[in-house]
Amino acid sequence: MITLRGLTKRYGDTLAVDGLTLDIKEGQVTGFLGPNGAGKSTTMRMILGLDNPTDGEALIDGKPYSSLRHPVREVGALLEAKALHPARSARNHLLTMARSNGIPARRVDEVLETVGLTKVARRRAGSFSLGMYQRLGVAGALLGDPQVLIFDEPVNGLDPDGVRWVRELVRTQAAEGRTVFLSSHLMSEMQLTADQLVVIGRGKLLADAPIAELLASSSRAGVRVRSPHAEGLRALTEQLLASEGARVEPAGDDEVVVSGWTVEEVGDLAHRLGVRLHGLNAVSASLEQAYMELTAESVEYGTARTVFGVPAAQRKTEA
Ligand SMILES: Nc1ncnc2c1ncn2[C@@H]1O[C@H](COP(=O)(O)OP(=O)(O)OP(=O)(O)O)[C@@H](O)[C@H]1O
Repeated sequence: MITLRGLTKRYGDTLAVDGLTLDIKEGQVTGFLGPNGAGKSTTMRMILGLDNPTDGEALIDGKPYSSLRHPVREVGALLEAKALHPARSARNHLLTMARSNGIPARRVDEVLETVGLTKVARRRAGSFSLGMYQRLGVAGALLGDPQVLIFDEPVNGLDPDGVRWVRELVRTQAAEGRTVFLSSHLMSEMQLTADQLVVIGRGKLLADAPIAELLASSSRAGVRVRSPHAEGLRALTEQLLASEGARVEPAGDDEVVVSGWTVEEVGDLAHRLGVRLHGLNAVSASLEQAYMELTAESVEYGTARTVFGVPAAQRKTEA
């Protein structure tokens, strides 16, 4: 498990990470999302002891990274895939890592096999494509068979096969009981890969919730209403807009999408107003829609209106 308690990082005037408190649990894949510059890499770097927090702490199984006895055997990380010696072969790179961490050489061949690099293991890493670098980075993370895995944009530069391979790999690792924490900008991929989502914006926690809950909350908020009766649809729209919590978006000549009300509530209102309907159904949001909503609110209004799983104490308003 990874534990963040009031984790904060300030670079001069920039508050890169602002009081993050959360647990990233074992046995599941936790996706880490946020707009560019939200503080994801900085958070990961602090967990890995590559940056010191200005305040708060990041713990791996209860200990700061700096006090882990065998870091590579406790936490595996993929941050900058290209951060290795270009003249060295993939195998030698992993062998060097293995030797300095007391890991047997046969484990190197095992992880090369796992990531599909056995055939090119003796080639200079400098000649590798970005996708091969990513695989080598993943091999390095797996080398010590750690319980905690941290991947920053692991599918960057991978072709669709590679993307699916990462998905299956991280799902297997989580199913074996490991803690997997990964960031990605590919929403559709995150929707397929993650169990839990942590979303940050401007360094602050916006959501920490199971992906299913996040999607269900969004889909409950969307009801598509179709009516052949323009006057009636207009009356329904006006009534909804005058009501608490409803938002209405036009979706064509004879259709609107209502957020904030359930199908039953909208259906009952239409019935009371005598509006003939040809369609009334819940629209499920994609992760992309849910994410855009969540982060747009943090950017536009300074504070998230819909906050999933974030304790009230953390819901600070931005200055
Ligand atoms: N070494 C540094 N010195 C100064 N500012 C920094 C440093 N590292 C990060 N920042 C700033 O901290 C903020 C968070 O950056 P970070 O790279 O953690 O975001 P991110 O969510 O990983 O972004 P991206 O999705 O673009 O990778 C940004 O405003 C960034 O400019």
